[in-house]
Amino acid sequence: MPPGQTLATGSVGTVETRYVDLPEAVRLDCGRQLRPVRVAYETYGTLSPARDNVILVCHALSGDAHAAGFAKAPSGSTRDGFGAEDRDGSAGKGLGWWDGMIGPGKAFDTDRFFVVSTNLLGGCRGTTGPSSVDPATGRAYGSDFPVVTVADMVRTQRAFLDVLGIERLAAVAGGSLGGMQALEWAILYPDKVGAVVAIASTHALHPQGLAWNSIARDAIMRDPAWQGGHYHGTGTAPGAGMGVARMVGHVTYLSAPALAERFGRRLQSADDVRYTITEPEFQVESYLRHQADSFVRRFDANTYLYTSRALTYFDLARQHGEGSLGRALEGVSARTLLIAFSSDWLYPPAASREIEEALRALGKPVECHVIEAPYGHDCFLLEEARQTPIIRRFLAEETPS
Ligand SMILES: CC(=O)SCCNC(=O)CCNC(=O)[C@H](O)C(C)(C)COP(=O)(O)OP(=O)(O)OC[C@H]1O[C@@H](n2cnc3c(N)ncnc32)[C@H](O)[C@@H]1OP(=O)(O)O
Ligand SMILES: N[C@@H](CCO)C(=O)O
Repeated sequence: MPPGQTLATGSVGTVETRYVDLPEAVRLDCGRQLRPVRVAYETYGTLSPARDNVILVCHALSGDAHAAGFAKAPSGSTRDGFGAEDRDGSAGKGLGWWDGMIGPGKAFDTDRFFVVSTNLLGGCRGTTGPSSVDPATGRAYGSDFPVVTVADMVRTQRAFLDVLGIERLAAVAGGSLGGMQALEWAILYPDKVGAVVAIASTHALHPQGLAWNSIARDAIMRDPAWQGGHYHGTGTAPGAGMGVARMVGHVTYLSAPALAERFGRRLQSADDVRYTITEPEFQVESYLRHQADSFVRRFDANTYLYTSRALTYFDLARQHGEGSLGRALEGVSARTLLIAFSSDWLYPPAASREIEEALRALGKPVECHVIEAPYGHDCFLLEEARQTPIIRRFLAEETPS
């Protein structure tokens, strides 16, 4: 734990990311198979003797397996090492990205549940992804990595849980892309999931969301340092494009009122305007550059491309329902909890309501809560106190032995 920090009440304490190598190839939607596949994971709490108290937590675009507690820095860890960085990537703080939600007495209560968190397929934090070595060439896959889908991520999680000897999940939960994975679980493995908690998520990203993701990916691919996706080992990486991608992405995770309240039109310098086109003149510009710089230090550009592509392909109606969301959800047997935030225009409450209505029309158990909060999409990371009672009450119905 870093000097000067103490464990918060309800913390899972110091944790370490571990790794599992899957025994078999993962079959992908694109028709290719991936082997070998390594999965990075962390666990919190205690597995019940009946192995029936497992909650799988799935992360969003830029998360990793380190969801809770303080990371135990592996000796000799590098920037690309795993678990040594905190929720925003600043080495040394080491707090998991959903620490406010996972722990004793928290939303995902580790006094009751055994919480498992994995880095998703295609990731850059320990699970096999485009920066992993391609056994066919001995070099990083780069853009030769197969295009993966949310369903591929879920199949990988299923295979990983088989290795751990976990057959059924009491619940699967996540925000944003993590919520997509949770919903996909309920469809792919209906008899293996007791409950779904999908927060700030959707059944299919709307066209404006597709557009912003497209701009972000283009920013990376148009950076000459991207080199067609084969920049690993060249000593350079598309940091400029990644920075722009993150700035674009980060604005979509916020709301106009949140930006107005936090930064207004305030200048970064205490003095008057400096008549510059290159320097961040406004506080909001400086903030975005800071977010870009932190992100470039902690994340792989190709993982951004593949993950963004996966979340844009995600469309439950197209994948499973021949265009009908209701048909796609017909086989779901899990109880479903949907949480959305009033200011989230990227994953708007309307999308959660559509899922709710489709499940309700099918007679499936579902509840949907829209929390009035101003911070936009990232509310699922910030509004822990308001999500906690809803989730705890919902999960109280799961009765592991
Ligand atoms: C989702 C998953 O599954 S995991 C991934 C989750 N993590 C991320 O997305 C990381 C990046 N995102 C963020 O930081 C998100 O805003 C949140 C929601 C996670 C955190 O929000 P907050 O705690 O409100 O952080 P905030 O957005 O205010 O950013 C604070 C940072 O901006 C910096 N900052 C604030 N104002 C300025 C400014 N005018 N100029 C420069 N930097 C600034 C702060 O110094 C701070 O820096 P630090 O993080 O290096 O300490
Ligand atoms: N801030 C989150 C939002 C994506 O949904 C992330 O970077 O993963």
